[in-house]
Amino acid sequence: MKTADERKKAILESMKGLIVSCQVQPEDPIYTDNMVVKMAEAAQWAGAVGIRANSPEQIKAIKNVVDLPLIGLYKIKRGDEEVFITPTLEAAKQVWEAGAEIIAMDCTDRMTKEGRHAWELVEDVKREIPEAMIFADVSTYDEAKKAVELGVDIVAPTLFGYTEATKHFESQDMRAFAKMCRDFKDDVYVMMEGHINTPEEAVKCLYLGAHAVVVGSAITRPHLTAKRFTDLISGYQE
Ligand SMILES: CC(=O)N[C@H](C=O)[C@@H](O)[C@H](O)[C@H](O)COP(=O)(O)O
Repeated sequence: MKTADERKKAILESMKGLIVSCQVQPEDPIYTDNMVVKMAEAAQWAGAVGIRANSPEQIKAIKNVVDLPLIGLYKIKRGDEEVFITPTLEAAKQVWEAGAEIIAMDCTDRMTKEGRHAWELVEDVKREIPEAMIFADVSTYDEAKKAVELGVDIVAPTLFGYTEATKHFESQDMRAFAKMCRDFKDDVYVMMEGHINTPEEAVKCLYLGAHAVVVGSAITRPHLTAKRFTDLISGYQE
């Protein structure tokens, strides 16, 4: 019989390679009921080692069909609050109950509606759902360091480019990422997530020390891929 820690380690070790983020919102032009399930099936067909998915409903739908470790999150927009990736303990519980092995949450330094730093939720989740693994979505090296100190299982610069301090960037800071890999890889699984658009960029992240690379838009948001083409082509025509 494996201990809980051995079970966690076995799952994390199996997640070496490509993880596909399969998310769709009602306002997306590709939205249909089972779209995320098809995306996840396609990812599994292609050899992905894990899935990242949003909302209890979509997590359950994918888990019924695809047998891969799942990083779950619950995007909840609360007024003008900046923190929206699994912002509360209740949201984390729902992600866990839906079947995700790993709970992704905002681990930035930003303040939540409750007047706490986003990363303060980590301790609550570890205490209330000790069987779950935690995927810390951060935006800077310092936030990654904090997440490691809090004892998360995975850290990734998912929110680089999405916070006030980093909103001017449209691509990852590979130098900061290399430093994260170097300094934290003995204590945590460092993954890359956000703005990875090509297989070559993904391989570069692995070369720098990433355990896995999570890719979303480039694979599962064809409307955004089409837009990258039309933006550039219309710019050229003008
Ligand atoms: C900032 C935010 O809300 N990120 C979300 C997190 O789950 C997703 O919308 C992204 O698609 C995911 O992080 C993968 O990134 P990219 O789509 O760039 O490959």
